[in-house]
Amino acid sequence: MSAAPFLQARDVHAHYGQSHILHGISLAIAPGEAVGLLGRNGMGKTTLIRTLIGQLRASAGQVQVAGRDMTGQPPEKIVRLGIGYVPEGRGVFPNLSVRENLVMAARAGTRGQVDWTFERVLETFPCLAERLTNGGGQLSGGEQQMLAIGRALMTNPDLLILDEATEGLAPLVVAEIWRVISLVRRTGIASLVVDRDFRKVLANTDRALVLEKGRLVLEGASETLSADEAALHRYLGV
Ligand SMILES: Nc1ncnc2c1ncn2[C@@H]1O[C@H](COP(=O)(O)OP(=O)(O)OP(=O)(O)O)[C@@H](O)[C@H]1O
Repeated sequence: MSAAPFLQARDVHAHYGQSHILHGISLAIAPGEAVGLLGRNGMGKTTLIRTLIGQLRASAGQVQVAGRDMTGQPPEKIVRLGIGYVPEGRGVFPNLSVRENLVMAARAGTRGQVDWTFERVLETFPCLAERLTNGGGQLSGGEQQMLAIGRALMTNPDLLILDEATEGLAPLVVAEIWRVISLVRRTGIASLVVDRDFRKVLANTDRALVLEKGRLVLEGASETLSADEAALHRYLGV
């Protein structure tokens, strides 16, 4: 990897109470790199993301963002360094309108970039433009997901983290979300993508990491992994 990583984890461990969930994870995401995070249910993908952004305190190890040691820092400080996070189960304000949800998220990126404006988000998600005055809670599941991604883009992130962004959505909406993931990738924003549809993840990322029981068991170019039927079968059960 040539560029200094935007995000780096070194030997990260995490616990929920007495349960030891992450067992020494090391990873790096370069600026602009699209990375897939794969693994069967319960293997620790969400826990890893929560630990990277400080929602869960690492019990050991180090997390660096934009060259700074952010281990033990609160999530709001970590995401301010340029991370747009779309959690599993979305994360929109149900009592605020679509417009308010988007506008309140707006800020320039860490390098002063304002590539993602309100107008551009509406161009990207035309369905939101038709619902500006609706409350976030009145939207369909797919629209809420688009709003959540739109909110993350309004922060002009250097890294976009999507945890199960397509879960439970109708096929047309799922296709729409993958279209946006692919578009965001082409704009040079780095991404960390978790999704059940590992074929789509591999098709839309440069590199993928596979978690098993809180350990990284496989890592490689997404293209190479997608042809490795034996590994896919072993780690993803397909
Ligand atoms: N809040 C919590 N308290 C206790 N244990 C938890 C908590 N959240 C998750 N776990 C446990 O931690 C392990 C990893 O869960 P995690 O949600 O990170 O997995 P995942 O790979 O994201 O899977 P999924 O796709 O099912 O969300 C699982 O055994 C899960 O039961």
